[in-house]
Amino acid sequence: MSSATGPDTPGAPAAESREDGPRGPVDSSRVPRFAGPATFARLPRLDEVGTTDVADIVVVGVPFDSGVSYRPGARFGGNAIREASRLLRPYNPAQEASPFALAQVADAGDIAANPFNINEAVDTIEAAADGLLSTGARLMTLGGDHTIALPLLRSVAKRHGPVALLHFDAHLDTWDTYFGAEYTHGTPFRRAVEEGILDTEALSHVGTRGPLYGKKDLDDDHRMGFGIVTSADVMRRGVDEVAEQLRQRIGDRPLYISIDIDVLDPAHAPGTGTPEAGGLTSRELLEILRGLASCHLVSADVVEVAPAYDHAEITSVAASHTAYELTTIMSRQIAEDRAK
Ligand SMILES: N=C(N)NCCCC(=O)O
Ligand SMILES: [Zn+2]
Ligand SMILES: [Zn+2]
Repeated sequence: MSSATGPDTPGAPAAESREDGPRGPVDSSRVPRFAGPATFARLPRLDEVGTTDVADIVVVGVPFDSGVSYRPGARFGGNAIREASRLLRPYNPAQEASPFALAQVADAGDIAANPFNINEAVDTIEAAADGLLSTGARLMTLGGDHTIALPLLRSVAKRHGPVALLHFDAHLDTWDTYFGAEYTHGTPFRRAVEEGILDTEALSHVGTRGPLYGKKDLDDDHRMGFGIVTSADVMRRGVDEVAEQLRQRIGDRPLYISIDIDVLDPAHAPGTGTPEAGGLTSRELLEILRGLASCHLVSADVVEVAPAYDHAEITSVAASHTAYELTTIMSRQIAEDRAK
C-alpha cells in the first residue's frame, strides 16, 4: 500500500494503490465519498502519481467561458463535474471494465486561461494540452465553453495528424464569427476545418436540432464535410443503428469526441448556456458512446456544463457519467495495446 496520506482527510487512508498497477480512486467504503477535495472520480492528482510514473489518461479542467453567446457560467463546469463524479464506482458493467485499473488515470487540475483575452486563452490552452499530450497521454477535458475544442484539436492534430471528429451537440458550432470574433463557442469547428486539422472524410454532428440563422448554415456545414445525425434521427433509428453508422464513417482513424452537454434535452441537462428543446436522453447518449468502444479514441472533451442553471446536479451527474464512459473506452484500448 502507498504511504501517501489521504485526500486531505486527517487519518484517512490514501487513494487505493497497488504496487503492480495504476493508482485508483479513493476507496469509498473507507473514506466517505463526500469527504475531501474533489478530483474526477476521486482519482489521484497527476502530481500524486509520481514524476516517472506518467498517467495514461489525464483529466484536465478548462475553466473558461469568455466565448459564450448567451448564458455564462461554464467556467464552473469542470469543478461541478468533479463534485458530481464522487459517486462513480470503479467497475463499469456496461463496458465490462474497471477503467482505473486498466490504465493510470489522473486529474491534472485546471488550465489557467485568461478570462479577459480569448485569443490569449486559446493559445494558453493549446500550449497546456501540448505539454500534457507530450507524455503520450490521452486527454479527458472538462470544460469550459465550446471555444476550448479548437486549441485541444490543434494539439491533438500535432500528434496524430488530422483527426476524425464526432461532435455531440444541439448546435453545429460551424458558424463563422460573432460580433466579429472568430474564436467563440459557436465557431470552433469551422476554424478547425479551415486550419486543416480535421479529417474531412470522417466528421459528424450528433444530436443536432433547433432553429438556425438560415439554410446557408446547413449548406456551409455540408461543404465543410460534416454529416448530421439529428436528435430526431436518434429517436427514429435508435442508438444501435446510429452507433453502427458512426463506426462505419470513422473506421480506424484517430478519433476525437467533443460532447457539448446541451446535446441532451434540457430535461436531462438544464445546466447549460444555450439550451434547445427536443434533445437526447442521457441514456441515449451513454448508449451511443458505448457503441463506439471499438473506435480509436485519442482524446475527448465534455463542455458547456453551467452549474448555476442546474438543479440537483442533473447536468453535472450526466456529464460525469459521460466522461466516465469516454475514459473507459480509452483505458480499455490502452490495456489492449499494451497486451499486443
Ligand atoms: N456551443 C454552444 N453551446 N452554443 C453555440 C450557440 C451559438 C449561438 O448563439 O447561435
Ligand atoms: Zn451546443
Ligand atoms: Zn457546442
